[in-house]
Parts: sequence; C-alpha cells; structure tokens
Amino acid sequence: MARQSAFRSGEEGLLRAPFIYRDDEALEKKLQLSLILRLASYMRPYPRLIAFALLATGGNLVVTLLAPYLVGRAVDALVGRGHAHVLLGYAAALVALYLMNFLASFFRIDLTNRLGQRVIQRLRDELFVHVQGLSADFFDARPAGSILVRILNDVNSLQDLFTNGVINSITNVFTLIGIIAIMFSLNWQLATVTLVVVPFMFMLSLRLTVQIRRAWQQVRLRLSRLNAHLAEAIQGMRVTTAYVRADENQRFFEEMNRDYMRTFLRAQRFSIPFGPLVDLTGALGSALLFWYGVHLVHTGVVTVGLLVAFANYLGSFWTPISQLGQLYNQILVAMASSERIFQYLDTRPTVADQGVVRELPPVRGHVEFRHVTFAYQADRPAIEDISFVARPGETIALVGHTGAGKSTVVNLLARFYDPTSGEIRIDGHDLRSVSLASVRRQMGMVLQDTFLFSGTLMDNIRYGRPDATDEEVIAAAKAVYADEFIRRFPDGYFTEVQERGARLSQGQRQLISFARAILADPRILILDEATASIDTYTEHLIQRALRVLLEGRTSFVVAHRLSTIRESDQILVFDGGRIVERGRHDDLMRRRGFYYKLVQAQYRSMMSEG
Ligand SMILES: Nc1ncnc2c1ncn2[C@@H]1O[C@H](COP(=O)(O)OP(=O)(O)OP(=O)(O)O)[C@@H](O)[C@H]1O
Repeated sequence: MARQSAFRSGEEGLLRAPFIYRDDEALEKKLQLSLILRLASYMRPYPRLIAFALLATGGNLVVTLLAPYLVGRAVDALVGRGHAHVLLGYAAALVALYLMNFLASFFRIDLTNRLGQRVIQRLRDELFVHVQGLSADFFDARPAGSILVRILNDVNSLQDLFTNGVINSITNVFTLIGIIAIMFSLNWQLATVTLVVVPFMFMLSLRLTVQIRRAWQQVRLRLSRLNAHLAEAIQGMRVTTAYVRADENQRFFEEMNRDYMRTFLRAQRFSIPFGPLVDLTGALGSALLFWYGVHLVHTGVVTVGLLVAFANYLGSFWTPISQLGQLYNQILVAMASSERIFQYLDTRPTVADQGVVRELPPVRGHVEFRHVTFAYQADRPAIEDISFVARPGETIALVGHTGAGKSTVVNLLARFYDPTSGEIRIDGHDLRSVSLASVRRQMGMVLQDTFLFSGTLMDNIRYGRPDATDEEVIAAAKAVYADEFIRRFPDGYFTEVQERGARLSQGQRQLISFARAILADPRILILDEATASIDTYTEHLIQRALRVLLEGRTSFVVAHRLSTIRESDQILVFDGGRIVERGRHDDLMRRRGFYYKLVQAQYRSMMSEG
C-alpha cells in the first residue's frame, strides 16, 4: 500500500521539515502467483539462453557433488598407505573437476547475465515506449521524478532476480537434493547427524538476510532522500539565497545526513555477525559430525575418508541455502517493484485512436469548436459550452484572467485531452475520427517555456522537421530574426545548448522556438505567448517574428501582448470557463464591457508603450 511519511530522524520523531518527502513506494510485498507468472513470461523468448545456462550450472552441480567424495577416497588411500599413483589419480581427477568447474562457472555467469540484461532491457524499453504513449492526464497526476524512478530503479531491482535468482535456485534445489541423496547412500547414520544443523542454517539464512536487507533498504531510502533534497537545494539555490533560508536548509541537510549515517551504521551492525554466525553453525555441525563420526570410525563402520567427505558435504550446504534465502528476498522486492511496473504498463492512454481511424487529409485550417465542455476532474468543468469558428489563416487571440480556461481550449485542440462533451472539427473532420499522429503532424505548438534539448542550436531548431537541411534551418532562423543573435555566439548554429538553454535569455529561447515552428510549417499553430518581460530590442524582434510566424496559418494565441491581440482577427474573452465576449479589439473596446476592463487592468502600461 502506498505510504506517505514525512522525513523522520531516526526514532526521534518528526522534524520541522521544510519539505515533506513522499516515500510512497512500498519496498516489498507478499508473494503473488499472478505477478510471478507475469514476470516469468518475460523469460519466455530466451529458451536457448536458459537451456545453456542450466547446462552450465549442471557442470557446477556435478563438481559440488563429486569433489567431496573424491577427497574422501584420496584420504582413505593416504591413510591406507595406498600406491602413489592411486593418490595421483585422485589428485588428477580433482584438478580435472575444478577445471570443469571453472569453465561451467564462466559460462553460467556469462549466460545468466546475458539473460538478465536482455529481460531488463526489454522491460525498460517496453515501459518507456508505453509511458511515452500515455496521455496528458497521466503526467498531470504524477511528478516526473516518480516516473523516472519506475523506469530506472524499479526495473533495476528486478535485475538480480532475472540474472541469478531463477537459474541458480533451480540448481540450488538440485544441489541440496543431490547432496542429501549421496550422503544417505554412503551412510545413513552420518547423514542424519550431518543434517541436524541444516534446519538451523535455513533459519539463520532466512531471518538474518531478511533483517539485513531491510536495514540496507532503509539506508538506500535515506540516500535517495538525501539525493532528492540535494537536487532541490541546488536547483532552488537562488530562491534559498533570496529568502535567506541557507541556515535552515543547512540544519535540515545536516539532520538528514546524520540520519543517513546512523542508519548505515545500524545496517552494518546487522551485517557484521552474519559471516561469523555462519562459521559458528558450520563449526558446530562439524563438531557434532566428528564426535559421532570418530565413534563410527573406531567401530569400523566408516572410514576416515568418508568422515572427511561428509565434513566437505556439510560445507557445501551453505551456498545453496543462503542463495535460496536471497531468492526469497529478491522475490519479495520484485513483488513490490513489478506491481508498480505493471500498473504503468496496464494504464491505457485516455486519448488514443479508437478502432479504425482515417488520416486527416492535408489541412486547410478551418477549426470549429461545437458546444465543447471539458473537466479535468469530474464535476468541475474547466471550460463549458465553448463554440467558435476559426477560418483558414485567421489569428484567434484567447484572453482572460488566469485560470479562465484559455490553455484548456488549446490543450483540447492539440488533443492532449478529449472533450467531456461537444466536438472539435478541423476542416469538418471530428478530431476523434482521425488519427492522432495525422493531426499532430499538421499542428505546431510554441509553449511559454521553450523546451530545449541537449545538442546544438541547429539540432534544436531542426526538431521541428528532422529532414531539414542546414540551409533550411538557417533560413527559418532568419525568417524569425533569430539568425543575428545565433551568429553572435562563437560557435554560431553549432553552439551546444546546455542545461535546457540556461545560457540563452527568455527572448532568445522564444525566437528559437519560433524558428522550430516555422521550419515545421504547420497549417494550424498554437502559441502560448511568454509573459516574461523582455528587453525592448528583443521584444521588438519577437513582435516582428510573430507576424511572420502567424502569417498564412490558422493560429490560436494565448495572448499576453496587446500588439498581438490588436492585430488578431478574433478575440475570444474567457471568464470562468466560458466565452463572455468576442470580436475585434476596436469593437470590444467600444463596447466597454469585460474586455475593456481587462485591458484597462492588465494591459494599460503596455498600451501606452505600444
Ligand atoms: N492538469 C490540470 N488538472 C486539473 N485541473 C487543471 C489542470 N489544468 C488546469 N486546470 C484547471 O482548469 C481551469 C482552467 O485552467 P487553464 O489552464 O485553462 O486556465 P488559463 O486561462 O490558461 O490560465 P493561465 O492564463 O494562468 O494559463 C483552472 O481552474 C485550473 O485550475
């Protein structure tokens, strides 16, 4: 179950935390057969890898079962003063066995890693492709960080299970059965005595490894909190400095850091006794075996060599038992991770092509909203009964107070969401009846906060049309007056964009996004005008660039510049999710209604400038 907890410092209780950390990810869950089967299905495409890996582990198995027996025989030969060549024979056989062991281990590790990595790679690809195809509401509902964690950490946590878990546990079960069978066939009394400590080994393995794993999980949790805090602290450094919060942040960080250290020390205190306890159990087992075995040797029931062989078999019990304990742990962790992964994989996009859809033919640009209502959350419509017509080539300005519903209208037009009721038509085609890709290909979007990807400025403009030549990219930049500032960089168009374009000004980023849009040359353009104040020169460039960009396309502009609004063919004035006025600037001003007041309040200063 999802768990939300504020940051706690050890057992001391709630800190006065400036941030609340959501540890909403359960670390382990009970066994669920359906999840196990679904996980197992990811191994199905690799029958050959599995078969060869099992074959290789079979090699290890043979050595584990035979080597102690041969050692026992060699000891008997030694005790009985056998011929040197007999002893040499055993030694040679043992060398041959361990050579085989080396080869078998090499192939087993290589093959199981290949298997594990292929499964993980496939799962991660599948998850990425799936998440990429999900609709906007999915991304609204969760922070990017938690999606990232699933694609990376949750998938990684399955790695051990697929790499070692499955194959090794099959071999481990056979090893245990094999050793027990051989021991009983050699001498049932010694076998019984040897097996006395095995249940203790099992209990020790399960109890201790569960505890140790939980303790280390806590360490990892603290570390990821520390990471998250650090990332936030660095990103928000300016705000921290501006609000003089450095001291408080420092105290919080120190507290988290100390908490991490305490948890680490606690975890390693759990881990320290593990090895010695294992040795102790082994030693007790050997003591029991020798105490009873010596008696059997004296009475001539068994040879010294057999006793040595049994002591070796006892030593061979530990590895499979501890690995089976680990498998149990891996499965518990896998239950929690895989449940989350499958939850994503089972999420269907809310906006998707339904049944057979047609391609939207080349668009002329006639857009119509018919009685469109949309609610992000049921019963709370963000827009209600919106109707309007945009003719090809027109510029439509959407204005209104914040939260009035302007972005919602353009989000519906781009089909990030589907209307709750009503319909949207492009050139007479209902948006839901044509393929999503064919709509989006013919539509361009320029958002307020231009997203620049890592790469050069050239790459970033080309994002609008991947097959454009360098000359076309430069022509696009020239058309929107971006060429001048780009050429001023020492590397010009080949300037690397770092940190999402942090080295570019807001205005420059806007111009890059204009160039990107004009290169794509869409028939329908959605533009969310940036609100950030820009220096007068760049502002002037942007206004001229906008005219070029809007020319000849049907454009929807969430407008913040009075100049853009004035020049548009139609202004839709939004209030509380409805269109309350519509028309051209001069008519609306003359009417002295809502728009007039809005302009008075919001745009007065700009009006005096423009
Ligand atoms: N992803 C979302 N999930 C839930 N509610 C949302 C979401 N996006 C917007 N809303 C709500 O829908 C209403 C309309 O928001 P919208 O973003 O369309 O307004 P806007 O006019 O574009 O505002 P702004 O000018 O501030 O961008 C608001 O009440 C807002 O809180």
